[in-house]
Amino acid sequence: MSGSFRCSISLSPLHSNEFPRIPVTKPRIHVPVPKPMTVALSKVVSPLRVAAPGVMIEAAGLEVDRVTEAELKENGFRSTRKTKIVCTIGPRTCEFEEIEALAVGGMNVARVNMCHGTREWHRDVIRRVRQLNEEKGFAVAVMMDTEGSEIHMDDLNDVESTKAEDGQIWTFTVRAFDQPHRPERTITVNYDGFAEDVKVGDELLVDGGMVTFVVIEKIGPDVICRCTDPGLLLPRANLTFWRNESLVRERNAMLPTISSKDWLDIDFGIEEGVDFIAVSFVKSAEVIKTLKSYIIDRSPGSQIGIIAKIESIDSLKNLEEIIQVSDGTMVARGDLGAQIPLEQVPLVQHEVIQLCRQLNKPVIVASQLLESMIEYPIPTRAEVADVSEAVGQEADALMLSSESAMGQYPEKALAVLRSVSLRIEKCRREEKHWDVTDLRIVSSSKLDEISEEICNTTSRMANKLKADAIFVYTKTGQTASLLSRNRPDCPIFAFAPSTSIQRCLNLKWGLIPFRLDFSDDMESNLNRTFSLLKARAMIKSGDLIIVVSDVMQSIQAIKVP
Ligand SMILES: Nc1ncnc2c1ncn2[C@@H]1O[C@H](COP(=O)(O)OP(=O)(O)OP(=O)(O)O)[C@@H](O)[C@H]1O
Ligand SMILES: CC(=O)C(=O)O
Ligand SMILES: [K+]
Ligand SMILES: [Mg+2]
Repeated sequence: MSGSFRCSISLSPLHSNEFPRIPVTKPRIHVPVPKPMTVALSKVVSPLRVAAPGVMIEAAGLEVDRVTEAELKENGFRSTRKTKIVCTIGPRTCEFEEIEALAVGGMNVARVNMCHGTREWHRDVIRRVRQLNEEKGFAVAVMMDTEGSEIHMDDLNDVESTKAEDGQIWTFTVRAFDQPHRPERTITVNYDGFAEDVKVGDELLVDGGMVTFVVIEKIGPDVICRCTDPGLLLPRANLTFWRNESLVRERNAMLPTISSKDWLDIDFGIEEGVDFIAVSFVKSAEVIKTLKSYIIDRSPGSQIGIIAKIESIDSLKNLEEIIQVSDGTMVARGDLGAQIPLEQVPLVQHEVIQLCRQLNKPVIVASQLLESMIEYPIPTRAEVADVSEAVGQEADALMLSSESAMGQYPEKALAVLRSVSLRIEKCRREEKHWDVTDLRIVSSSKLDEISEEICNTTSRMANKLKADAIFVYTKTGQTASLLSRNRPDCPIFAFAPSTSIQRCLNLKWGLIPFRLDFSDDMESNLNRTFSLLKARAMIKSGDLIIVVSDVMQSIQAIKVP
């Protein structure tokens, strides 16, 4: 940078020599500074703490996920992974050391699926993640995924799976059995109206066609079926039924999105302080609004993010409103592929990713990304191509399901997501010719719109100047999120005052969330951040940083002295 950019901001005496500030574009846009922070950020600065030999996790109130920190140092700013990774925790990965291995491998969010396991099991997992964060310096967020009330089979009691052979006769029933007395080839279905909704001649698809039956007779609560496409029946597998090649949406379409069991699970999630609740089989925006008010009632000030899972045919009719009111979206391709023709799933994925980007909501691409790695140590070429596609579409996050929950190679699967992300992101940076003007304005007030424009300009500037990082000081995470939406080439260091916002930001593309108490005085915030980051060797002299904040509507470009 040329010396002609030298700025005239006076620095605190302590730091004036240490940090000669260079180029500043401040304030390009003069607007009344929004209300100063009223929250007293006077939390006692925690002393330096060492968790494990040589692992410094917290220095003078600055906290960052230690794996992200290591990745930054190892790969350099630019080549740090931007795409986030969600891992489903299951029987294969529920012990402390197994969760730790995933965190070390780069898991940003741990997902627990309330379809499976007991609340005690989930409680243990959630607490282990928290313990890991506290003791070992990770910032892994927790996502609880609801069961939803779509139709599914029971948990097959104590068997892991059962095979249905071609031509075999099976009974699907709404009767409940005491374990030892369940007749052979009988499956209990969770939905009471099932036997009334189906008709003789309907096709019954298990998990979107992994096994198919045809209904041959109905006897009271029992639906007698013949297997037409044999395969393995897995516990709690989803059931859909089809008539004249269309999905049957009868009274089953009226089932509530959030069942009474889900409400209990949600209470449990709130109590355990999960960071996200993913709502299965969302049909409309209403249910998300209801859940949000419920959470505010139950836990005022809660930061829980609501993720709408796009996995039903009904959600597609109300896509934009659903995304608009949610805090994020998941393209849940597993169940989605059971409700719409498979060839439409990639189109929906593309549409949802685009829409989320426009509406400034994070989006997760889920299910079967590396399905073959449940059994094999390497993925198929097609799976790598699928992951590449999702990364190339700049989804915020990728999700592992069975691969991490019950597969044989969870850490290897995670490593594949990591390396494919890095490779494709590099490729995108080299070829990208985008402009932020392609993005819609999402702000509802003029003041917010100015912030939004500042974020757009910041990202453009960071790319043009080949900045090493963007720093954003954010109380709510909103400014950080607006920057992430632009998908700039450099990482975005987001400094947030609370651990919960820090964890929520962990789902967003390119954001490196730090927990840091900061004040209204940007000068001192910067000086402090620089010295803290320098002390940890996370930035070095000569790095070009573009700085924005919620506190002050300005952009500064600063070369680290
Ligand atoms: N807590 C758990 N206990 C036992 N098995 C689990 C658990 N979590 C996941 N699994 C197993 O891993 C598989 C994949 O997990 P995942 O949560 O992605 O299930 P899914 O059925 O695809 O998702 P969803 O039910 O949300 O559509 C499950 O089908 C189940 O066999
Ligand atoms: C993740 C999920 O719920 C699905 O793919 O169906
Ligand atoms: K679920
Ligand atoms: Mg699903």
